[in-house]
Amino acid sequence: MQTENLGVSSLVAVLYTACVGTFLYVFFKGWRARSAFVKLRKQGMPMPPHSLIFGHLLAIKKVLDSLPTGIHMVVTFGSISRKFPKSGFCYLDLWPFGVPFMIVTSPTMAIQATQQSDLMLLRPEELKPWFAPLTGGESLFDMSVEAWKPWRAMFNLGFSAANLLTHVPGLVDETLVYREILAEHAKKGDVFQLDKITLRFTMDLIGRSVLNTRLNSQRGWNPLADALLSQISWHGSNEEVNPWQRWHPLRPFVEWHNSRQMNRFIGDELQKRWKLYQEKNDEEFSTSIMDLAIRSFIESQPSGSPKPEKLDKDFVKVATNQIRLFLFAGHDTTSSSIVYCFHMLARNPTALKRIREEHELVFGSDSSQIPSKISSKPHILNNLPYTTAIIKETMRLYPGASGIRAGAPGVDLVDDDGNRYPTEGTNIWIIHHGLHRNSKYWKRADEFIPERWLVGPEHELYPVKGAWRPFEHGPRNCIGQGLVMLEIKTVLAVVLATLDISPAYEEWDKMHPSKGIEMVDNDRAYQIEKCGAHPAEMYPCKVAFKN
Ligand code: HEM
Repeated sequence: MQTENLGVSSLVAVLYTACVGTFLYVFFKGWRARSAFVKLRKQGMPMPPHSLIFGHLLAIKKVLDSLPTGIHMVVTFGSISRKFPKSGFCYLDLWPFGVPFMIVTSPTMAIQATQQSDLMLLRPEELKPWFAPLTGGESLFDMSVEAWKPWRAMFNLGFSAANLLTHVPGLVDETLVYREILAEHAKKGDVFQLDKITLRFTMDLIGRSVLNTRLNSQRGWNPLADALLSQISWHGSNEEVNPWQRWHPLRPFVEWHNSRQMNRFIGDELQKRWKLYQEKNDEEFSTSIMDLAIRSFIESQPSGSPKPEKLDKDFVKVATNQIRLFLFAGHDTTSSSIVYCFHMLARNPTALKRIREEHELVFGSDSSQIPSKISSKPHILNNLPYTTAIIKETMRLYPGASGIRAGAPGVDLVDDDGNRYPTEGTNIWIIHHGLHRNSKYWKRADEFIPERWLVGPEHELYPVKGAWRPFEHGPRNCIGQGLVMLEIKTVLAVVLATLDISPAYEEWDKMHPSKGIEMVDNDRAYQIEKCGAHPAEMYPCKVAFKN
């Protein structure tokens, strides 16, 4: 009996000590986080009103209350930062939901962080758990600088302008399937979510470039594409602040299953290509990401050593992570960029007319020849200045991603007036949405004006250097940007040749009535959280055959 009592009281003592310990730990962390901001505030650093208990959470809530539910964080944070036009950034205290942030919406500071300072290669450690379910482990996006360098150098070869042109015939094949699916909707005359079908299309596009294979996910189930899409739907960008999404009991099992499915598919493809290489010779190799990875494995073997019997297990693991990263990064933002191009053209009939005139001028009056002309002479895509201007202006207003760097001791960012701001202990989030709509650097910032990309430096609309950065700049910029431009130009030329796409939010909202705010900057297609930034409701639309 006495021993039993002793057992219970020691358990109570352990629990008590654990509770007090946890409380003290949390209190200490919170106190440290808040006092760092109190110090910054006393120094007059730019930030919204700060609360000792809530940090900046109340200031964020106030902005969120003025925006629709589900709005993307970049819109919320960008609009907070733009309230500090003099510095072009502000500090945000997000504890306990995140580390301190410097929210940058000025090109001056973005250039320093990504192109000029010691920070330019540094991505925050916090990205690792965010990317892990998508990539399966360390990849180009979040690996250490030493590990990143050789992989990036090797993949850069695959993304050279000349190599990318070799992918174009494959892109045209996939675009024709996409156009067929859109034409089926035109025949039905129904309202459907364009972004949903475009995500499967861009998955097939990136499958061609990464794996040199047809995933056919536009027309049916594909183990790799569907596992990745499911992984993304369980992931969500705001999981860090949404406990239900983060701690859902089923989530670990679904993620484990999806991961296994993706790894098995990629592993089989790697082995197939490896076998082919062994049987034939390296002329069999394409310029796909996967073949480049296998080549790098071969070249990494010590010279004179016998040909390896099989692919090394550690190599397969990292190569699989890299391929998963390319599939994710290569389809998500490309889809929303394509959809927003169609949105901008539907809202700007003059631009639509002008882009079609350019296509006629370059490809000739028989629009049925456009796909074969692009396939046979891919470099023709380099002769489309107005189409390029449409894409750039769309990406200015609706950038799909943003840039992020880790701050470091002794590294300051300097604003336009020469004031210095410490980065130590913060993550620097360069919000492209806010930067691209910052009226200090852009004339008529909220208007869609493709012509700004066609005027000379003497013109008031001529863009300020470094103010357009949807792919970021510097050594860790987006490796896929050249591919994206080729893809979107192809899509616009092929689809606009026969079809008109227009938003159908009115019909959609009648079918799915909801309460609350539904417009941002006079636009129903505002950007929402879906891993990347996607159009609200996945862009309900209608398609019609062109007259
Ligand atoms: C519209 C489409 C796209 C947008 C807006 C976009 C944007 C970005 C941005 C903003 C970054 C971060 C750069 C930085 O922090 O400095 C990035 C990185 C990256 N992107 Fe893209 N991207 C797009 C498409 C693609 C495609 C098609 C691929 C693959 C083929 C790709 C692969 C990557 C990779 C691998 C990185 C990490 C690069 C590194 O750290 O070395 N992206 N992208």
